[in-house]
Amino acid sequence: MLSKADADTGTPLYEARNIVKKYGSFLALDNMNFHIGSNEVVGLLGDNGAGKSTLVKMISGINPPTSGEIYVGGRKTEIRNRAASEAAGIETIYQDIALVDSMSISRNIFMGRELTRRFGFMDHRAMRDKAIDILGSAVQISGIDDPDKEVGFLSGGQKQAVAIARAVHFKRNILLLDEPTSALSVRETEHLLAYVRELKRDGTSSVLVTHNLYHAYMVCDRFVVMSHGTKVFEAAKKDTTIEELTDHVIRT
Ligand SMILES: Nc1ncnc2c1ncn2[C@@H]1O[C@H](COP(=O)(O)OP(=O)(O)OP(=O)(O)O)[C@@H](O)[C@H]1O
Repeated sequence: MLSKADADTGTPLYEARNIVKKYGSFLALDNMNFHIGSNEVVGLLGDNGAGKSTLVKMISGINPPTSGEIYVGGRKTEIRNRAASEAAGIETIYQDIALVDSMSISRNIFMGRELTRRFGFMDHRAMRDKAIDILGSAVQISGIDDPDKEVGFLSGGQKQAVAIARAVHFKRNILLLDEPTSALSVRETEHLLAYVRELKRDGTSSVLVTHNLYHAYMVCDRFVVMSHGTKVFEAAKKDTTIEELTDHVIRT
């Protein structure tokens, strides 16, 4: 995990160099370069099939690159599974959320990282109390205030909120959000985007993958536009406009 000192040197928190990802003979990432600085929200944009999710899955370790180099805090690192990415301080919210319908909200939040008492027994009360805390502070979404409710009874947006609450609670240096607002209402979306800014103030950088350029423009400090598996445009918010970004996304 990175220390504060790493964040202060100007070294990117994360850097991927010359990344190639092949699915069989199909080139999904073609010499892609991408970095995440400290204290920034990066908007990862591009049309359908541009390679955004492939890049996010590569960063989060579930889809390692065919070739290329990864640096975390300036140190060359191998990230070839989810555990390695979490150890490197990276947390991911996926497009297809992996929740267990038959389990309660609180069990889902702590899945794989259950709170335990002495002798390793699960501490259900601690998880329940903590879940109430997380749901109240992170993503205030109606209908998910009872941590004992089974996830199977929730709407798509509410399920997404549980996944977001889980990621936010175990927050790391870097949060990857792949289309996190696709099933959220307008109010929920605004709350989540505000939360991403708040996380930044607390020192967590984020990568936001979205087709909604207005959301991206509202919340991101820098934009990377991808097409055909590679970067075709990059600019800080102060150096570009939403019109220019739209142009790059639809032109490529
Ligand atoms: N497991 C896979 N096997 C083969 N090809 C794949 C696989 N996953 C993705 N692809 C292909 O790689 C390309 C990039 O897909 P990816 O999902 O990364 O794009 P994207 O930019 O996230 O698109 P969208 O915005 O539609 O989600 C697409 O042409 C897709 O068909």
